[in-house]
Amino acid sequence: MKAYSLLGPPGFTRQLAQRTKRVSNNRSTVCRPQLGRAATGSGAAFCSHSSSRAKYSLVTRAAASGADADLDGDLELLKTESSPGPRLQPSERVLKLWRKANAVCFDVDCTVTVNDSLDLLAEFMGCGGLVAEVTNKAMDGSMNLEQALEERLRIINCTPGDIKRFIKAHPPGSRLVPGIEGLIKALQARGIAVYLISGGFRELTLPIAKHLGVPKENVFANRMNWQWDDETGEPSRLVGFDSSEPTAHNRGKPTAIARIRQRNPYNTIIMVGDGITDLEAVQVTGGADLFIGFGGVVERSPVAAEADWYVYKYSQLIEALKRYTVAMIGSGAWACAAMHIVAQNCLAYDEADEFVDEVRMWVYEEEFQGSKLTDLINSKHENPKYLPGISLGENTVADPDLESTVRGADILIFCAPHQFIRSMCKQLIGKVKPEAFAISLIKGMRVRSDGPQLISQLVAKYLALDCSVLMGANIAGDIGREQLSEAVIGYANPEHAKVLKKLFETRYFNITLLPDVAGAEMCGTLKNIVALAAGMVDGLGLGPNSKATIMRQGLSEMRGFSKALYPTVRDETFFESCGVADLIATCLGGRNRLVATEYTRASLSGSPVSFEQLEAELLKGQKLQGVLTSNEVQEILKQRGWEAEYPLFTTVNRIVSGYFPPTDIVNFKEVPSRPIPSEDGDLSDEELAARRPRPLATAEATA
Ligand SMILES: NC(=O)c1ccc[n+]([C@@H]2O[C@H](COP(=O)([O-])OP(=O)(O)OC[C@H]3O[C@@H](n4cnc5c(N)ncnc54)[C@H](O)[C@@H]3O)[C@@H](O)[C@H]2O)c1
Ligand SMILES: O=P(O)(O)OC[C@H](O)CO
Repeated sequence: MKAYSLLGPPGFTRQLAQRTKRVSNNRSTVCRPQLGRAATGSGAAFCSHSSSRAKYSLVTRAAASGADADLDGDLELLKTESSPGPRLQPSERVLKLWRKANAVCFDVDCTVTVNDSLDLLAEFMGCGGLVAEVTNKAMDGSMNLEQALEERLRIINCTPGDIKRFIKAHPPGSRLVPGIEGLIKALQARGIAVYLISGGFRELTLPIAKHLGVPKENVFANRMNWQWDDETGEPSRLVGFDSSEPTAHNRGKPTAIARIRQRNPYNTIIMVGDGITDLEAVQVTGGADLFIGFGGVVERSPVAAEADWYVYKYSQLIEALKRYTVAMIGSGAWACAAMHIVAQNCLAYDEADEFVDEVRMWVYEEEFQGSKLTDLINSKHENPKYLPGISLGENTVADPDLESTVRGADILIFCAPHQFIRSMCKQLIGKVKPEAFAISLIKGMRVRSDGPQLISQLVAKYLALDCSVLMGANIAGDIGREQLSEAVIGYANPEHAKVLKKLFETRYFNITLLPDVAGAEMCGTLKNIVALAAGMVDGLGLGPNSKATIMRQGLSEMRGFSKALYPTVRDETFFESCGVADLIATCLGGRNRLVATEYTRASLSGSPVSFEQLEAELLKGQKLQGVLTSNEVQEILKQRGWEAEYPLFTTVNRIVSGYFPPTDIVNFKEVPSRPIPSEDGDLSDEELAARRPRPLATAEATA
C-alpha cells in the first residue's frame, strides 16, 4: 500500500489526490490531502495553489508506478509511507456503535447513482459544461462553497416547472443505489431515525426522501430562492438560495448534526457519506460519533482512508445490523421443539431482521443407530432420538463442544435437564460474551446447603448474565407438531424480554411477558411433583374428581411454597400459562404423569418397578424431573420444618422414596403425620429398592 500525503490548499490538494488516485488506477494507493506541512519524515507532496497543473503528471506518474518521487520546486512528493488502507472490516467498537445508533444521516449523494443532482439538472438544462467548470473551481479551492452554489444556480436559471420536468425525467426510483431502500427500512424498523443531509438543494432532495420514506423534516439541504409572480402568485424565477441553511457553508454537515442533537435525545449518530464534507461530520465536536464511508457510487481515496469503516455495498451494513447470535444449550425433546421455533424465527426475514440466521445447538454427544447424534442432526436436520420427525431447520448446526457452541453468542438458551446445568455453567465461566443474556427453559431447581437456587439464579451467578425464563403448558411433541400453545417469559430486564419474545413467538406459540422470574420458574419446577401425584391417581384408576382434588391441592402448595421462598412472587403468575395451564397439561399428558401411572400399576400388580427403570424403559433417554425435584423440595421442607404445611408434596416424596405405597396418594392429608417406616423393619429390601428412586447424590455425580 502506497500512501501519499499532499500538502497545500485544501481544494487543490483534494483534486490532485483524486486525480492521482484515478491515474494510478490502483486501490492500494491512498492520497490524503492535508493542510500545512507534514512532520519530518512523513510522506508528503507539497503543492502551492499556484503550482502548475503540469506538475500533476509528475505526481500522478509517481503514484501510478508506486515509486517514491522527489520533485523540486513548489510541488514536491517527498516520499511514500505504508498505510493499512481503508478499514473494510469494522472493529468491535465500530460495530457496537453501528448497532446502537439512534440516528443515521446519509449524504444524499450516497443514495442515488448519479452523484450530484445539481450537475444532472444542469445537464438537463443544457448547461452541464459551464456548471462543471464552476464545480471544479469549488473543488480546487479557487471559489468558496457559497459562491460556487450561487454561480451554479445563476447558470442553471431554472423554473419550478423545469424542476418538475427534471424529476419526471429522472425519477428517484430509477437512480437509487442498490440496497439503500432495504437499509433505510431496516433502520426505521428498529426505531433508528434516518436523515438525509445534502450540500445540494431541497427541491431535488425531497423527491428522493419521499421515495425512501424519510420524513421531510429529516432532510437538511439548501433552499432555492424564487421570485414570485405577482399575477399568478406562483414561484417563477430562480434568484439564488437561502444561505442561512447550515449546508450552505463549510462544515455544514457537522452543523446539521449538531442541530439534530439539539432537537433529539440521541446518544449515537452515524454519518454515511462519500465526500470530505461528510467525513468532516466526525471531525467536529458535537458532530457524528462514527463515519462510515460509502464507495458504491464514487470512491474518494482520502475519505476511504479516514473512514471508521468503508463499505461498497449497503448489504454489508444491513448484515451487520443483525445483532443477536443465538445458541441453544441442550438437545432433548423440549430443546428440539423450541429449536423448531427459534431456528425458523432466526431465518425469517422481517424488516427488523435482528437474528443471525445460523443457530448453534449444543448436543450431548451420543451414538444413535450406529451414528453420532451430531452428524445425524447436521445431515437430517432433525433429532431422531429425542424428537423424531420434527425439523430443526437447515440453519441449526449441532455442535458437541459446549464452548464453541456459545462462542460469540449474544443469546444463550439453556434447555437441558436441571441436574446437569451446574457443571455446564462451571465449564462456561469466562467463555461467554459479557454482554450476552440468557433464558432458561428448564423446569427444576437446585438445593445447596444454604438454601434453594433457581436455575436462572445459577446461570446468573456463574456466568454473570441476566437470565429470563420461559415456562408454560408446553409438551414438547405437541409444540413440535405446531399445535396451539402458549408460554410466559418471566423477566427482570424488559429490553431483553422484548427481544426474547420475538425469538420465541410464532403463529401457534403465544408469549406473554411477566415481570416475575421466580414465580414463573417455581411454577414450572413444582408442577412436576404434582404431575407425579396425578399419575398415581391415574394408576389407581380413579376418576376426574380425584385428579382435580390433587391438582387443586397441588396448585395451592405451589403458590404457598413459592411465596414462602420468594416473597416477591405474584399471585397472578399462578393464573398464567406457567401456573394453572402447565399444571393441567402436565397432569394430563406429561412424562412425570406417565411414569408415575406405570409405577402405581406395577406396584398394584405386585411386581414393583423402580422409577429409574421406568424412566429408562418408557422415556428412552429423556429425563424425568419430578422425582429429583421432589427430593430437592423435600430437603427444603425438612430443613425448615414445613413438611406438615405441604402435605401433598410430602406424601409424593414419601411414596417416591419407597416409604409408602402409591395407594397412599389419596391419604395425603394424614400421611405427613405418620412415622416413616424404618428401612430395616417394615419393608423388605426388594420392596424398598424397587420403590426408591435413584438417589439425588447419584444424579449429581453424573453431572
Ligand atoms: N420434554 C418436554 O415436553 C418439556 C417441556 C417443557 C420443559 N421441559 C424441561 O426442559 C428441560 C430439558 O428437557 P428436554 O425435554 O429438552 O430433555 P429430555 O428429557 O428430552 O432429554 C434429556 C437430555 O439430556 C441429555 N443428557 C443426557 N445425559 C447428559 C449429561 N450427562 N449431561 C448433559 N446432558 C445430558 C440428553 O442428551 C438429552 O438431550 C427439563 O428441565 C424439562 O423439565 C421439558
Ligand atoms: O413431560 P413432563 O412431565 O416433563 O412435562 C413437560 C412439560 O413441562 C409440560 O409443560
